[in-house]
Amino acid sequence: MESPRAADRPRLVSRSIPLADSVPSFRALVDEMEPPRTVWNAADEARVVAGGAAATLTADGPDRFRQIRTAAERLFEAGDVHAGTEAACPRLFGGFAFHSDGAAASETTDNGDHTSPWAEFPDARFVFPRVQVTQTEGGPWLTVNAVGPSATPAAVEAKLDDERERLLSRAATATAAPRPGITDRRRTTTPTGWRTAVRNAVERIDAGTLRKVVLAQALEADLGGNLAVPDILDRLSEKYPDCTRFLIEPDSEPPAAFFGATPERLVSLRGRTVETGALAGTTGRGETPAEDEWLAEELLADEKNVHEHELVAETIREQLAPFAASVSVGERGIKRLATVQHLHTPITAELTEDTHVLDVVEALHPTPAVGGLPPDRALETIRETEPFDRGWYAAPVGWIDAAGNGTFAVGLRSAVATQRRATLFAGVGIVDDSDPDAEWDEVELKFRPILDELEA
Ligand SMILES: C=C(O[C@@H]1C=C(C(=O)O)C=C[C@H]1O)C(=O)O
Repeated sequence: MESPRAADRPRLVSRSIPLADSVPSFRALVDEMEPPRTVWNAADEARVVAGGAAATLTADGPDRFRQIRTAAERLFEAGDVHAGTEAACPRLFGGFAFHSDGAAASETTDNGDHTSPWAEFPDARFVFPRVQVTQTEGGPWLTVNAVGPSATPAAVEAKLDDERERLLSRAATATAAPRPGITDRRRTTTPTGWRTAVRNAVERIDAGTLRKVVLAQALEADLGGNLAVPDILDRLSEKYPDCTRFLIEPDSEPPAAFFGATPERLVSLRGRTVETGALAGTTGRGETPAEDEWLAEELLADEKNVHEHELVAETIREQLAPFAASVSVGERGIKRLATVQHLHTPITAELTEDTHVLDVVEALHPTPAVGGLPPDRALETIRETEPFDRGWYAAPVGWIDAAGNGTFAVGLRSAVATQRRATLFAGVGIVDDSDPDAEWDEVELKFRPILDELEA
């Protein structure tokens, strides 16, 4: 017998079945999903391609992490779930805005366009997909979810059969669309404006009020053809296999997308084990393996980059300490990507008690890899300096499950886009001996992953 309280709860039904191995290609799968679509493709996790929203959770303001946590717990409570495999268990996918006090509602661009590219992205938004294909080590799984008064096991099982038919009858591959090409581009920041901004930040650092700040730029690109997100993600997966490739779509008309291939994991929590890391300090790639090695050695020995990096590693250790029985900071090394090399330090922790991943996300965001130190002073500097809204750039994107486990990446090497326009973001850590021109070049390098996929 259901208690009256149980009857008020949203009713959640989730069913999963293994699929034949002959599922459509990744690109065809993403194409096949109804909006809003979700892609989560992290190097060491099952790949998720999902569509539709059986439920959507949104929140605003500084309390956005707790609001989502509460709504998620309520949604998942007493669900009727037959998952068959861990990776197919109900999960919510979404993310948060970088700043806690809402988007800068409007920005003016050259052509008098006043809408922010983030207009459709609230401070927090998570989707419980209607249909999900999860590629596990043991093969692909299909999941159908439903929430609400009409969610019955019979209806969900019928939809599961229909979806299986539909997906398996779909051509195994789809033809790749060409890159859209860029017809016009606008940068938010001129080289002169950038030099002034970096010098002002360095002055604050020299005055002792600030230790580090991450300043970013936005690049708005008008596209010559339609944006084909499935193709872009497919190519990013080939080129950046060690990064987390993601796609988040709000349920908007015209359709919008936030996507990218980020090298930075904010946190992954399983049970009481936290895996995270410090990623800060950047150099380019060489033309030859020997040059790559030389650049890596130089980065590992570079005082400015090591200082910038250590501030991040030390802060993450301190931010985890209140939750943790132990924190272990590994050895500093190099994370080599197709376009850049970063300093990286792996960090793990064992928590003292059961903790929801969003509590850890809230404690860590923003790390000084994307914000700065001290955090308040850095955020103030970012707001005073950057002439655009960060939106979800450099903020947590990821998933949570019913047990409070989850993984969040930092939404870097990313863009927010509609069919014919993309806005890219890239930032750099400024410390006391930062040189504006070298930092400008580093911003250029960090635009590359997405820019390469847009330019014809
Ligand atoms: C801010 C970005 O990257 C971050 C800043 C880095 C740096 O300053 O060296 C390196 C990796 C990221 O933590 C970005 O990609 O936009």
